[in-house]
Amino acid sequence: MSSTAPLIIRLLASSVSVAGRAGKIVRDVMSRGELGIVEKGKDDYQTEADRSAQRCIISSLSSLYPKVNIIGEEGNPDSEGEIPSEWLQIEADKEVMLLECPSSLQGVKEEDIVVWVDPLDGTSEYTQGALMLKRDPWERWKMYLTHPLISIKWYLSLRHSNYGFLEHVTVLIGISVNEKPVAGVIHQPYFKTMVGEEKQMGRTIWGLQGVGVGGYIPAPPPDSLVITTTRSHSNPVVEKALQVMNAAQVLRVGGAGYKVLQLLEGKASIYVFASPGCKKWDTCAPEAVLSAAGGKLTDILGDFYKYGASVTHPNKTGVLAAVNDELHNYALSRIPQELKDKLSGN
Ligand SMILES: Nc1ncnc2c1ncn2[C@@H]1O[C@H](COP(=O)(O)O)[C@@H](OP(=O)(O)O)[C@H]1O
Ligand SMILES: [Mg+2]
Ligand SMILES: [Mg+2]
Ligand SMILES: [Mg+2]
Repeated sequence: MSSTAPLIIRLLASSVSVAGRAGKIVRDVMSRGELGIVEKGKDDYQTEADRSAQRCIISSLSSLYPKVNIIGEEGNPDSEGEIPSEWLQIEADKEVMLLECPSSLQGVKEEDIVVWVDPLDGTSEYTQGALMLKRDPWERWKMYLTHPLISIKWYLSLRHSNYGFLEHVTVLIGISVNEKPVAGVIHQPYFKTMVGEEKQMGRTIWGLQGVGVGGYIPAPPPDSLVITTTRSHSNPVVEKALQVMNAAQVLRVGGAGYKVLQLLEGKASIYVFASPGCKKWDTCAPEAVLSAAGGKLTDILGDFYKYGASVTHPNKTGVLAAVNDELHNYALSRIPQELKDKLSGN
């Protein structure tokens, strides 16, 4: 790796590369079929893929950037000993290494940076996708019996040929400097592309403040108002905030990363989630990528979150994101004061 490139460029290039490696771990755990689901709290689960992908990301980045503060969703993996050597990713992405660093980020030091890692965003969709991949009905039933996330009603309506939910899964690495997300990576391990005759799995989207975005084809927002929101963490307040938007369509999908991808690719124009459920690792990378593409991500009061090392993890006042300022202003103006007061605890 060229040591002459500015730190932010090197760190983003390493993050692009390690996110791809983590995505392979996510697919490998799924292929082995032993998800090792652990319940962390209500509607809050962790699998072997979340744990292993986080260890890969944090060990790799901290070996290269020892003074950068790295905070991951799944706690501190150092306590779990050495990682397999093939998980250590020290190569940086060659194309990102060629980017020109904006002057405002040239002097950034390791001590100024906090990296927020969500090793697997959309864990609900990942585990439900696992069930769909089981083609043998007896195997599927056995997995269902040990599966804490799925109701019998949902199970009976299952179309096991549907691969869909796995596309919602992303690996998120957000880079913040002086509390602000300035660069981010959204890797999608189950995105399929054909390279000639060959199927290729996974793609990596990146964004850098003052430079732009890469890894996907940007598209303008849909003509009518399409909102994207949670499919697995709704409640009456979340629904109220959707009703007031007067949308032509509401898409219910998993993961903060995937919802922001829908904004970037012109499938939706606003992301609304009036709930304290998302955490800093869910929004740091998506906010960085979206803002580098000209969009905006705030809480439902219209205030930006801060991403310094000492902030509390929950995004208590929800998420409101849009492809541009105009749509963000529109969404903000529709949220009733009563709902804003409810989330901010007034
Ligand atoms: N009520 C809640 N409890 C726990 N986590 C929640 C939550 N609401 C949202 N989240 C987290 O926010 C992310 C996006 O949620 P959603 O898919 O519902 O939009 C998910 O990240 P993870 O899958 O990384 O845990 C999810 O766990
Ligand atoms: Mg989680
Ligand atoms: Mg998440
Ligand atoms: Mg996660």
